[in-house]
Amino acid sequence: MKITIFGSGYVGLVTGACLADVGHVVTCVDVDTAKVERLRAGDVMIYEPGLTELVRRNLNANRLLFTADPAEAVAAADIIFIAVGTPADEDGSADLRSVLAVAQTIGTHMSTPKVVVDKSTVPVGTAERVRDVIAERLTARGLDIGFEVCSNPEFLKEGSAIADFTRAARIIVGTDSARVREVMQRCYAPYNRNHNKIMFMDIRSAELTKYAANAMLAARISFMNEIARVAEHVGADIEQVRLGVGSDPRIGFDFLYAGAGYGGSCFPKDVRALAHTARSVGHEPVLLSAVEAVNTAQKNWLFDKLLQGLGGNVAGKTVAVWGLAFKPNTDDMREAPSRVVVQSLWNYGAKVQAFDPQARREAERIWGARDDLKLANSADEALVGADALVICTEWSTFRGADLAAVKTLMKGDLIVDGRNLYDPVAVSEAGLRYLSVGRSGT
Ligand SMILES: NC(=O)C1=CN([C@@H]2O[C@H](COP(=O)(O)OP(=O)(O)OC[C@H]3O[C@@H](n4cnc5c(N)ncnc54)[C@H](O)[C@@H]3O)[C@@H](O)[C@H]2O)C=CC1
Ligand SMILES: O=C(O)[C@H]1O[C@H](OP(=O)(O)OP(=O)(O)OC[C@H]2O[C@@H](n3ccc(=O)[nH]c3=O)[C@H](O)[C@@H]2O)[C@H](O)[C@@H](O)[C@@H]1O
Repeated sequence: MKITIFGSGYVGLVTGACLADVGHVVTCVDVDTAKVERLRAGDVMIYEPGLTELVRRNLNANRLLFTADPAEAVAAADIIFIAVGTPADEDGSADLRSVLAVAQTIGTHMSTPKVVVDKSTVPVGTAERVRDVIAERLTARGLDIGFEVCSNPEFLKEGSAIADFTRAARIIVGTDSARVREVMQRCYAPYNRNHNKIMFMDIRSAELTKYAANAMLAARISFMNEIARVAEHVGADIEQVRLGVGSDPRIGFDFLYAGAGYGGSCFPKDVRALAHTARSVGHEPVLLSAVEAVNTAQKNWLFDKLLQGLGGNVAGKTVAVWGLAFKPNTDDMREAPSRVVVQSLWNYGAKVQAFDPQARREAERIWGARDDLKLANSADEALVGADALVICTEWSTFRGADLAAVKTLMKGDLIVDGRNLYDPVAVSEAGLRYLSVGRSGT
């Protein structure tokens, strides 16, 4: 099939490369001309395991094309995916400007029937708005072309995006059209062979499912972060509690890790956008508000622990930060807990020596050059002369750290661990003080 995808970010690029890899001819359209040029040369700017190889393989096979010119890409396509960003607007609602701009573009260039697919995470009712915008453009051009809009939300995670896409637990398609069902079946057929993963439902339910899934996962994390606070005060260990709770098959082990709070480009904005939707229909989203409040408090908690561990004053101190990305295996720092910690350290007059295996370039882009920031080339280099170490991301390289060497490199003796990477006894045996999450002894 001929597929066009608007937006070559995490979702658009992964979707495009994976669909090309199973034989579709995919054209990716992006407004960022520099990005298009680099992608044409096989240069994938984001760090996503396996993506560069996948993109290059399909570029070489002429099944994956990149362009900034939408006219031909729209004209040639059977299916047009919209996979542009939907960031949070000031009031927490999803900013749909890019999605509706793509709808305008599609309406401007469409001359034969198409299936338009909303893959961006969008509030309930957006498919109807996209349909209206396209229809208005067609009417203005004096055309009456049959086209349909469906919802196909994406559930991939950064860091394991290709595996999540190719081995998705489910593929949700919101539509009320038999033709769309048939087209989407053909589109996903190569990924739907072993058992039927496609779940058809009405459009509004599909749109809401995406937000409900993200909010449910965020709620589990905030719940465990809240229990971690209680654990600290009552002399319990959140890691033991996690195992005990998760072993109930009705609960399961996934997304039960207490830590530094959830970050990334999706959970924070999607919880806010769903709360906004609830308010817009007159329902006060009590639970969603609590999920966000606990998360904000958790991100600040890491700095509070550090302040407490350093005797209430960090001014003039040097703090090593391990991990800047919002989670391992990505260079993405959007809403990362590290950003709250680092900003607080600067606000209170400390210097930061940070190391992240992948996010250095992103950190340079966000923070620029500053006297109170050193971006180290290794985990060890970040430690040299530091009064304390704060761990914000659970990169596997940090798990195996030689704690005795950590002690030697640092000037101080404090580790504040936002990801519970170490056995408190081992840290203490290395002569270090240890503050971690939800473990009363630390
Ligand atoms: N990042 C993730 O892991 C996931 C994201 N999502 C959702 O997918 C959507 C896209 O997210 P990301 O890929 O992370 O965004 P992103 O910000 O990485 O990429 C969006 C791309 O769209 C391009 N763009 C903006 N306006 C355009 C236009 N009018 N025409 C063509 N291209 C345009 C931008 O230049 C950018 O390259 C969002 O709604 C997000 O919530 C859903 C599941 C997972
Ligand atoms: O809509 C989206 O964009 C995506 O959002 C999340 O994916 P992602 O943000 O890439 O990353 P996650 O692995 O879900 O982690 C999100 C945050 O939660 C934190 N987290 C995760 C799990 C856990 O047990 N505890 C915890 O604190 C992570 O450290 C990270 O900061 C969802 O997992 C995807 O299914 C969804 O498609």
